Amino acid sequence: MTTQPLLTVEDLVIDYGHSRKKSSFRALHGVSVDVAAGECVGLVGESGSGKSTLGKAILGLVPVTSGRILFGGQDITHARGAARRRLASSIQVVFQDPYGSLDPTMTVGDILAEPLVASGTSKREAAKAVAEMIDRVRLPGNVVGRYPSEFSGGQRQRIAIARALVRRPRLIVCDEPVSALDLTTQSAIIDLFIELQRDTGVSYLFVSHDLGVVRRICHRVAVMYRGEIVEAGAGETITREPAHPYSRRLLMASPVADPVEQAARRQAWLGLREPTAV
Ligand SMILES: Nc1ncnc2c1ncn2[C@@H]1O[C@H](COP(=O)(O)OP(=O)(O)OP(=O)(O)O)[C@@H](O)[C@H]1O
Repeated sequence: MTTQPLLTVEDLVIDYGHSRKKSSFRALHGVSVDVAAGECVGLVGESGSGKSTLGKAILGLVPVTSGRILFGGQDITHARGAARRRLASSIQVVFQDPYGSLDPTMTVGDILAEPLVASGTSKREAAKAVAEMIDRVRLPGNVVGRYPSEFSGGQRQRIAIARALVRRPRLIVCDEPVSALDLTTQSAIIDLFIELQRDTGVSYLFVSHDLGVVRRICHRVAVMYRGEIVEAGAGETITREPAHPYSRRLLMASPVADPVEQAARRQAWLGLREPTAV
């Protein structure tokens, strides 16, 4: 891991609606966070805390009111048009909904090859890259000629991850990528994210409302509450011994498989004693 951040978000403010109108709503109140090359940084917080808004701002999907976003040292805060299209090979996204995020009219092979062919790769080279990527996300080779509707949620999320990775990005914004999946499938997809990061060195900004999920995958975690980062630090520390009262509430609300840990958390939640690291 290098010390130079790949992504730097500085004092970011996002208003929805026109800022001069009273009806505008401030979704982010000066958020700062960075992600190093090869690092996974988790963004956790309850619904409405601003996690997706931050992800969308990095992807150029919402206008920035003030603050800066730097990628590889370059200011991309207001990158639009051709400049934004060039960034698509470096910054990709995996969304929560594996059902809505894949074009149902295209075969899996075309879904994966399209961004490569559109950026000038020959069809032959694209087909080779697609086959390699399908193998990497552990799908059988015959998926190329089939349609998204023929696959389960977990398989579709593997296809979405392959589509994000096929252009060899340096950063993937993962917006609740396992929230729609059952626990076993969630676990398998998290394993896949970890393996892909180890093999390719890609960075993740990993949005989740679940501390248990980010504990498994994130090196560092930032906790968001009402449009602000209230606490940030090493994943292990934040997810086991959070300092901010809101982070503690989030930890108590996070389901755990181990009944002993669950009971310890419940006692701590009731104010009987401090949570113990299990
Ligand atoms: N297009 C929009 N116009 C106006 N307000 C919006 C818009 N998108 C989001 N918001 C508001 O901004 C706040 C932050 O929303 P955001 O989706 O970023 O939260 P989140 O933490 O990702 O929530 P969730 O986990 O439910 O996706 C919320 O109060 C939301 O209602």
